[in-house]
Amino acid sequence: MNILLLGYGKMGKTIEKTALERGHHIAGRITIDNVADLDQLQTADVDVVIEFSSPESAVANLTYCFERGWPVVCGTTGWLNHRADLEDLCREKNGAFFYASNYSIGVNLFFKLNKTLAQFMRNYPSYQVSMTEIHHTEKKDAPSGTAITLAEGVMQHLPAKRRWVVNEPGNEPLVVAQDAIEIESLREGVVPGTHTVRYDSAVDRIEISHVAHSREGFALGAVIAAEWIAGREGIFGMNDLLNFNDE
Ligand SMILES: NC(=O)c1ccc[n+]([C@@H]2O[C@H](COP(=O)([O-])OP(=O)(O)OC[C@H]3O[C@@H](n4cnc5c(N)ncnc54)[C@H](O)[C@@H]3O)[C@@H](O)[C@H]2O)c1
Ligand SMILES: O=C(O)C1=N[C@H](C(=O)O)CCC1
Repeated sequence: MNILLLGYGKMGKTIEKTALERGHHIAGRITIDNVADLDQLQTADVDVVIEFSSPESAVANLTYCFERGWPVVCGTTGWLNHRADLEDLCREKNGAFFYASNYSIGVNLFFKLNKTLAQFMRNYPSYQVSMTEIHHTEKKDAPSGTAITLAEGVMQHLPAKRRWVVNEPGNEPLVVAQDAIEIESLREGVVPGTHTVRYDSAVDRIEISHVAHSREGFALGAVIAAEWIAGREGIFGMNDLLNFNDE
């Protein structure tokens, strides 16, 4: 397949390596410095776009791709307040859009485990749920998209929790209301991504964690999603790719 890398930073470069290993061709590498090159590409030169850029640029990038009729696999986080409008545009253009806050297969298994644990904890209100996410110091958004997906998974199964609150790097501890899930965001060194969900009671703690050792798991999932979306029309996510139900 001819893959256009829209965003060619830490993730774009890791995705390129995985895509080449799997026999794909790179149709272009777009950074903030050569966005104008997009207009030079012929529509037919691109089979699928893999978009990992920045929270500020994702909406314009996705809009551009839908207008060009290019299927898009997007991993950029921190723009989801515009998600409904972009999905409407994709449908209007009969396009194809795949989004995941985290493309790692392991994290998607962890999402399932998180929901199962929340189902168990529903009858044990003496346990207070909270989360910590740790990422490298270059990360622009907090909390991570993955932590938001985890919080949504908890809220789906613990009706007492209706929202999440973020404690951003460097802040004092928060006083967290009973209906809220605290997400502590830490930024340290070059950490690719660590997520922990914990349930604390007065006497003990239950904790589950996912630790990414590198970006390769995210990249592999994104390339597999690009292979999967080819020839499809509609809005998709990892549950479709992995044949997971949404429970
Ligand atoms: N979903 C996942 O599995 C997953 C995994 C890792 C990272 N991410 C997300 O992917 C995004 C990128 O992460 P990264 O670590 O590669 O960041 P990075 O800062 O290393 O790279 C960002 C790239 O986007 C480019 N860019 C910025 N503005 C642009 C624009 N207007 N048009 C085109 N390109 C533009 C930059 O020039 C750079 O090449 C972040 O939002 C991050 O949270 C998602
Ligand atoms: O490095 C990042 O930035 C990551 N972003 C995603 C998120 O916000 O959840 C996935 C993990 C790595």
